[in-house]
Amino acid sequence: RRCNLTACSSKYVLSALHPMWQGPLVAPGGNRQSPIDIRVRKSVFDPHLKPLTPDYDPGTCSQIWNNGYSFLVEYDDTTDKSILKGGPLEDNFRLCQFHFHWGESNAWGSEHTVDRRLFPAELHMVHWNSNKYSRFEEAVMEENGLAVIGVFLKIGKRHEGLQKLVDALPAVRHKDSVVEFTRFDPACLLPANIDDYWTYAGSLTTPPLTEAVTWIIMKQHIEVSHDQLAVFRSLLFTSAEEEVQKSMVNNFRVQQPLRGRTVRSSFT
Ligand SMILES: CCCCCOc1ccc(S(N)(=O)=O)cc1
Ligand SMILES: [Zn+2]
Repeated sequence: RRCNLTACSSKYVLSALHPMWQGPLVAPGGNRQSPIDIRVRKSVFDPHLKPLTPDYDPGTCSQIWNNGYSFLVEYDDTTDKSILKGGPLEDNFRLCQFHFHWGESNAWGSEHTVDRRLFPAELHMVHWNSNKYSRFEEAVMEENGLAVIGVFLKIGKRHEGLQKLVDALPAVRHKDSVVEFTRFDPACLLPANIDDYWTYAGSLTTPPLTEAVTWIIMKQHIEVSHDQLAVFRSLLFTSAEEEVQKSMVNNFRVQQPLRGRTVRSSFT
């Protein structure tokens, strides 16, 4: 899959393999890439980590967009109406979008793993530092620019809150399609317990792969039904014009070296 030039700056040498670019990657420094395998027994309990305090306003939800990589539920981030504070974060971070990564089968699909355990999918809630920067595009290039909450998905009972999103997906089947999507509370996708998490310094898992992310990975997963996840797989990487349609599956990056980083835990 050719990545478009805007996303793949020359700094990052990518070997583009269909459908997901994998392979060797040369990133300047490149010593804090994501995702990683979280070795539970190697994580270090940090008693100074505060509880996470997300405060989201469903009224800031605006649209769903198929960007040819995942589907993004986008939020109006022109004010501090939907924010994330606390946890490992010193500043105020604004929610700008959430998206998922998933596999073609329920056996794999997540980007992070826990002691090598794969999950069928992973939710990423993307926030940018509104104390230090004025826009997401600026924060994406800065060391302390982004905070992403990761939540693992398991196959089980139907997730009632997710269904509104699942019902909207056929409208964004093709790459570059957008549909209005309002009044969705992203907090409904968080697990019951958000006090137990791992946190580490990492990067975006897709181009531009910038090392700007404070990752906050929830210990507790959420459950979605087999049928709900199957609708994710009905999406396409390809636009309506392309002759050959490719199912949007396996849109995850392979794990990256830890390079001596410490993963902290908020729990013992
Ligand atoms: C300047 C435009 C940058 C667009 C890319 O934004 C991203 C890319 C990856 C992630 S992820 N999978 O690491 O959460 C979050 C946001
Ligand atoms: Zn992601």
